[in-house]
Amino acid sequence: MAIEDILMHDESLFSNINAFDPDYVPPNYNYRDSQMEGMALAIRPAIGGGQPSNLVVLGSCATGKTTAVKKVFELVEKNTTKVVCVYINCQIHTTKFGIFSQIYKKIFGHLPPETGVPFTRIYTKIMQYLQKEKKSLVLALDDVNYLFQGKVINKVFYDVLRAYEEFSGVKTSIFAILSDLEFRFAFDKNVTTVFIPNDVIFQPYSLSEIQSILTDRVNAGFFPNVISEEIIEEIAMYTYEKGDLRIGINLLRTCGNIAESEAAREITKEHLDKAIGSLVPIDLSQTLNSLNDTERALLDIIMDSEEIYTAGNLSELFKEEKGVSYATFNRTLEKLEFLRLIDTKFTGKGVRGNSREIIPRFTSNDYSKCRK
Ligand SMILES: Nc1ncnc2c1ncn2[C@@H]1O[C@H](COP(=O)(O)OP(=O)(O)OP(=O)(O)O)[C@@H](O)[C@H]1O
Repeated sequence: MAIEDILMHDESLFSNINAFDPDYVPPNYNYRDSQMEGMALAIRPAIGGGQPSNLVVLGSCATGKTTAVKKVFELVEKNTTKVVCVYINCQIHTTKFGIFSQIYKKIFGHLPPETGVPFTRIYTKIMQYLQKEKKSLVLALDDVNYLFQGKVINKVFYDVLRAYEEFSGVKTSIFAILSDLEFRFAFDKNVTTVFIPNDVIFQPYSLSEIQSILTDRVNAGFFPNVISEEIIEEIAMYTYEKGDLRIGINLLRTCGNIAESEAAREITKEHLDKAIGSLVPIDLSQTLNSLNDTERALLDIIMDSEEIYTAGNLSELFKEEKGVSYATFNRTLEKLEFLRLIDTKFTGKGVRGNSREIIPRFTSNDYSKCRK
């Protein structure tokens, strides 16, 4: 097909390609009623001027935590003006200032100036507003483990949950969202005792739930008869095995794109096989995009080698190539480990037996796909 034909080809298989976007909010949102009820119960007291509860929202990736919180917040705001609900993605907003700036924006409609305004002024303005208007604050912190570094989490939790000490009558609560049980243990160690939560658990979806969610998505995104039930079933099986609903949604879109590029009217098994072959781990590509140049350079060295480095060897090599200090190397390595891109394993060898081996947590094949 000529390039122009590709660009202008308007016989699409998609009735709504946005139905496969990460931020698409499905109108049919099933299987999460009890979790959403749990959240509503935590917020309800605030509507009558009482104290909202704190929650830990726990469930593995793509179990619908973010969507559920956003849906509940939307419903709350539709029904009352007494509760200010703020959702924050802690992968993006990692500092106390950044987080309170987002709360400020939600209340006043614009961000505070980035420079020249001390934190306390922003904090005071927020809390005085809540006090004067007799409104409560419910703050959802998604992927809150990103605040473990530098103990940011403690400062934020303290400032939010102890606000009533300085601003009497102000009622606040936090929904802490976590996607890994491991983080839950770290969380308990990291967070001050001011936070006493109830738990809301998002269990993984069953195979039939996945199949029904994907079928809904097909109906929302494709024209009728573009994809057969058998292919949806196969995608559901694959998704279930991988344990990540996002993979299924992504596969649907990719299959559609491949079929369209071949001017097919229907998605076939061959299209699905191709789509599976082209999959890159979603989390991996997102994480890689967030790295700075130094972090990426270090990861390149680790991935480009057949051998497994020790931390000592790697630091020498990195110093030679990039001219960075040992402290920078160490910090960079720690960051890669924190992001779960690498594991470091003590070998029992070396000086005082504390030499470490650096082991990537994904294959070089996946890495090269994401690097493109
Ligand atoms: N019950 C459901 N019905 C329809 N779509 C769903 C459902 N649960 C999740 N999804 C879809 O799966 C994707 C992931 O959902 P969401 O972001 O809410 O999960 P999450 O648990 O917050 O994930 P993570 O922990 O990785 O941030 C979204 O595209 C969402 O629309």
